[in-house]
This record gives sequence, C-alpha cells and structure tokens, in this order.
Amino acid sequence: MKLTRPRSPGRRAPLPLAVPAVLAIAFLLLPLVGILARTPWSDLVGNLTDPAVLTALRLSLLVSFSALGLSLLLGVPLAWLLARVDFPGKTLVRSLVLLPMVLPPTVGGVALLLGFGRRGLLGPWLESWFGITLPFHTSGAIVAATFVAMPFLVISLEGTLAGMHPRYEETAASLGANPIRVFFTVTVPMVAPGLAAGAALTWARALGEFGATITFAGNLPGVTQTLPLQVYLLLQDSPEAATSVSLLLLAIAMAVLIALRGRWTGNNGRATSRRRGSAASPADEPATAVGLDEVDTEPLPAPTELWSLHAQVTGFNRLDLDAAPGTTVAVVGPNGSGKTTLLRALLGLTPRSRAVTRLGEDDVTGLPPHRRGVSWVPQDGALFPHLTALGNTAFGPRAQGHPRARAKADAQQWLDRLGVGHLAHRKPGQLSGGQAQRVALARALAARPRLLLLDEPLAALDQTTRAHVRHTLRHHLTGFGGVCLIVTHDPVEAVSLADQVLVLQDGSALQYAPPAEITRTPRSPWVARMLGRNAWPGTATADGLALDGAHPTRLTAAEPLPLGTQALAVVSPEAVSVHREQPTGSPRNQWPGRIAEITPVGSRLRLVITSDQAPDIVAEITPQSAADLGLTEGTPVWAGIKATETTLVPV
Ligand SMILES: Nc1ncnc2c1ncn2[C@@H]1O[C@H](COP(=O)(O)OP(=O)(O)OP(=O)(O)O)[C@@H](O)[C@H]1O
Repeated sequence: MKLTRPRSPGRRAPLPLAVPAVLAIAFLLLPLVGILARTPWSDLVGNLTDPAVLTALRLSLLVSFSALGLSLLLGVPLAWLLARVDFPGKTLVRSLVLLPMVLPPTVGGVALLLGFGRRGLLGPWLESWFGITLPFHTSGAIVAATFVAMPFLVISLEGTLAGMHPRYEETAASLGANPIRVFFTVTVPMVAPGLAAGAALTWARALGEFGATITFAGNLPGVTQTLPLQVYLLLQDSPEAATSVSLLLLAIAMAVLIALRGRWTGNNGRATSRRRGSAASPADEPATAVGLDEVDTEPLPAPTELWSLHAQVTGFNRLDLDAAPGTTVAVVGPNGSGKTTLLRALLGLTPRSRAVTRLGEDDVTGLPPHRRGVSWVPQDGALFPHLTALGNTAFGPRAQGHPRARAKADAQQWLDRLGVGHLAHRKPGQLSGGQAQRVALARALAARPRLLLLDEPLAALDQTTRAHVRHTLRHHLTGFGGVCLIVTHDPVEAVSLADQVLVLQDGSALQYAPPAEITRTPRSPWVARMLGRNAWPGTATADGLALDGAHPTRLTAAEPLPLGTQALAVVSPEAVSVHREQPTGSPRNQWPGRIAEITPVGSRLRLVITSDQAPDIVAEITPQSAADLGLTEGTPVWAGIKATETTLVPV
C-alpha cells in the first residue's frame, strides 16, 4: 500500500508569495533548460572526446582535487580553531575566510597577483628561494581555485564542529586519548557528514573556478586552461562545443548537489546520539526491568589496585576532599552550587577551579586530562555515536596503547559484567537509556581509572529503569578500587548509592558525612528538603528553638541546645501527626493550617500544610488515614509534632 504524507492544514502557500516563488524557480531553471535544449546531442560524444576538451578535463580534475587537498590541509585546522578556540580577532578572521565567497573572482585574481605574483609581496621570495612561479603555471591555477573554494569547507566544517558538544572529546580525553587521537578518532568521524558536505562543495567550486584563475594563472592550454576557461574560449569559435562542455560541468554540479541532499542546509542527520530511552529498530528489546536484571549475573573481580583520593580545591570550589579506596561519594547541592565545576576541576578541564589532586600516592595535578586516570561519565553518557558498544568500550584500552584484539576482548568482558555483552555490536542510537548508561559505565571502567566521576548517571532514565540501573550501579561500584564521585539531585540515589555525601553550597563543602548522618542531621534546609524532611532554621531557646522568619513560633524539643545557638529543627514527615480538630494532650508543638498539596510518595501520601503560625510543614500519612480524615486540598487541619521527634542540629 502506498503511504502518502498527510497534508498539514494551513500549509497552503498564499498567492502573493507563491507567484514570485514560482517565478524565481523559472528564473533559475530557464538557463539550465536552455543548455539542455541547445545541446547538440548527436555531436555530444565527439565534442566531449575532443583532445583539447580531454586535456582541459584532466587539468580541471587535477586542479580541483589539488585545491580540495590543500583546502583540507589548511581549512580543517582553521575551522577547528574558529569553532573551538577563543582568540582575539576571531570575528575578523571569520570575515577574512568569508571574503573570497563575496569578492568578485577577478578581484580575487588581482589580489593573488599582488600577493603571490612575480611582482607581488611574496612572489619574488617564492621564486628565489623555491624556484616557484605561480602565474602561468598549473600550481597558480590550484592556488586560485583554493582561494575561492576553501571558504566553503571552513564555513561548513566550523558549523558542524560548533554543533558538536565538546563533552564527547572531553570524555575521550578522560578515557586516556591524547588530543591527536581524540581529533582523529572522535572529532573527525563525528563531523564526517559536515566535512564531506564541505569537501564536496569545495571541490565543485574549485572545478567551476574561472575568474581568479584566468586573472592570476592565465589561460594556457594544457597548463592552466581548465574546463570553465575552455568553455569561455569555445563560445567564441564553436558555441555548440561550448554547450556540450557546459552540460558536462552542469551534470557534475548537479551530481554533487544530489549527493549532498540538504547537508549544506544542516538537515544532514548529524552524527549525534539519539535521545535516550527510545529504541531504534523493532529488534530492540525494551529496557524493561526484567530484561535488565536477568542478564546481570556476571560476578565482579575483586579490585586489584586501590586508589584513595585527596583533593584540595581552590577557585570557585573551595574544599578539601579525602576518601578511602572504594568509597562512593554522592555530590549534592542546589543548582549552581559547583558540582559539575568540581568534577571538571578534578579532570583538569576547567580553569574556574583548580584541584591539587592525589590519587593513591601519585600527584596528578600537573597532568593533562588524558594522563590523569580519571574517567568521566557525563550526564547523557556521551557514547561516541559512530562506534558500537564494543568500540566505545574498547576506546579506553586502545587509547592506552593495548593491541586491538586485547582491547576488544577486555571491552567484551566489561560489557558482559555489566549485563550488556549481547548488545556489543549495537551503535548507541540503537540502545535504550538504561542500556546506554551501562555501556557508558563499562566504557569508563574498562579504561581502568583511578577516580571515577559520574554526572547524574541516572537522570535520563524513567523511575522503573532508574531503580534497576541504580541497583546494578551499586553492585558494580563495589568492585571498583578507586573513589567514585556521583553528582545527583536524587535523594534516594544519594542515600542508597553513596558511602559519603558531600553537600556543596556556593562552591564550598557544607557537610561531608555518611548518608545516615546527613539524613539524621542535615546542615542546611536545602539538604533536609532534598531528603524529604522538615528543616526550620532558628535560634536555640531554653526548651527548643525560636524559628526565624515571619512566624513567631517557638518549637519545643526534647534535647535543647545551649541558649542562642543557631540551629535547624529537623522533623521527619512521618513524625508529623495530622488532625481535623485541635489535638488534646501529647504533641507539644501544634499549629492550625490548611492542606496545600497532596502527592503520593510510594505507598503513602505526602501533605504540605501551610499555616499562619508556622513555616510550611511536610507530613506523610497513609491513604487510609487521609480517607478517614476526609483530607483534600484546602481542608483545615491541625499539625502536631512531639518534642521527642524534633532534632536540633547546630549550623
Ligand atoms: N564556563 C563558565 N563560565 C562562567 N561561569 C560558569 C561556567 N560554568 C558554570 N558557571 C557558573 O558556576 C557556577 C557553578 O556551576 P556548576 O555547573 O558547577 O553548578 P552545578 O552545581 O553543577 O549546577 P546544576 O545542578 O545546575 O548542574 C554557576 O553559578 C554557574 O553559573
């Protein structure tokens, strides 16, 4: 059955736009139709196989491919520089690159004469030092073609490079690849579509070059007379032959455009990884919890090497961090508190924070990222889209100099351990979110790091998958002999994965303690709220806390602090009792309020109670109690907290 694309409503072109648009098409088409209409088809073969035409064709191919080669040699580094490095005068350099595209080619030719001609600025030097004379020489035609064509390569590639997120290259460096290796094994393959598009356009432009060539290199048959120059000559003596050669050039130009198909305009399906969580082919298995756990049976080897972490961080982050081998540290903190900056400082990737870092006995502070032994898994995994899961995982061992076969065997082992060995041949775009996370972790571990940095490893996963991948992660981190830092916004992740929790605020460590201690005595309202607890700041009184803020409330606690101590009153939501009437008796702290929100949390309901007399109170009750009390949003209630359930934490 033939499927037709449904017409979207309201897409009909308005007449005032449609008419000039059709005229524009006719305007572009008519000259081309003219060539087709006037081509002497019977003499076509004869015209195109004329020795002079063949010589010009050969020369054109030589010149255009040489110009392409020269453009690649010079233009690729230039595009990289423009896309990746900030330097003074960058805008000027970019304008300079664009100039030959807008300059009349004959003016370009004159400029080349004045630069490289016999009497130009550089010409005499070229002649006396290297014996090179560009004008009236094939090399001159190549220079002219390069001058006008190279901008196409630079502009196209710069756009592609700018669209490629640097985290791929940074991840590659963290796996041990030096900058040259990163460029050739990650950057170039990932920008290949843009590079190919730019190269094809550059070649086509060089093939069609006329004005700069005739002005700078002259029109010498067999030396500088390329096809376009020959068309110009033929037009005077033999217009029919000129039409035939024009047709040939037209066919070549059309072939290039058809091969590019929209890549020039950016619809090139750039080599970026697909969104996580969506399977690519019907053969893809869904990332079901069952699927994930069933394959997760491979036992882990005991860590063979142990690496502690000692870091003194200055700059935006100001903290000292010490962790024993095998410790998993959850890094938590509000947005902008410096979690990612801390990770990047440990990788040596940011000047915003500097980390004096010791891993085991080795000081890695002065080492470039690829020699630190610090593996980084960025938020989306940043799997290289052009490599299979196996290729991705073998990347680290290969970068560290292991032979291909051994690197692959090693990679397969790691994939097996993480339960994704059967997906080794898949490209990242064909993996589900959970599978991709496991491959990213396998890749990081296969690089045998001394410090592992995971930036929100589970953020992109849905709740069910997250629970299972978390379980796997915990399992696999037990076999890791270095320190692992996990940035997370998820309290469950922090508490269940980590041995220590590092709480950051404005770049500094607010608290660094085991999860149980953080849960029991959070040192900031933010952490308490993140962990789902009530935390109200205030000043210690004789029997509790005078709460800060607009509420004149005093809170009674069973174990008061010395008078005047600044402290947080921490109360777990389960300890808040909710009543429809003012409770008599037990709770020492009780306030009237209203239910502002009801949200399910697992098998319980979380209530937010607002009150004129106290800060917002979070309570957790069973759905049965909520039903018995007839609670809905807006219901007036009384909240009660026993003095024994109130912990005071000095801040
Ligand atoms: N390249 C940069 N140049 C200048 N400031 C930056 C740069 N990168 C981050 N910042 C700033 O540094 C601070 C810390 O940023 P960072 O990304 O480390 O925070 P974060 O804790 O990871 O935040 P989030 O939870 O939102 O990811 C923020 O105020 C941010 O705006």
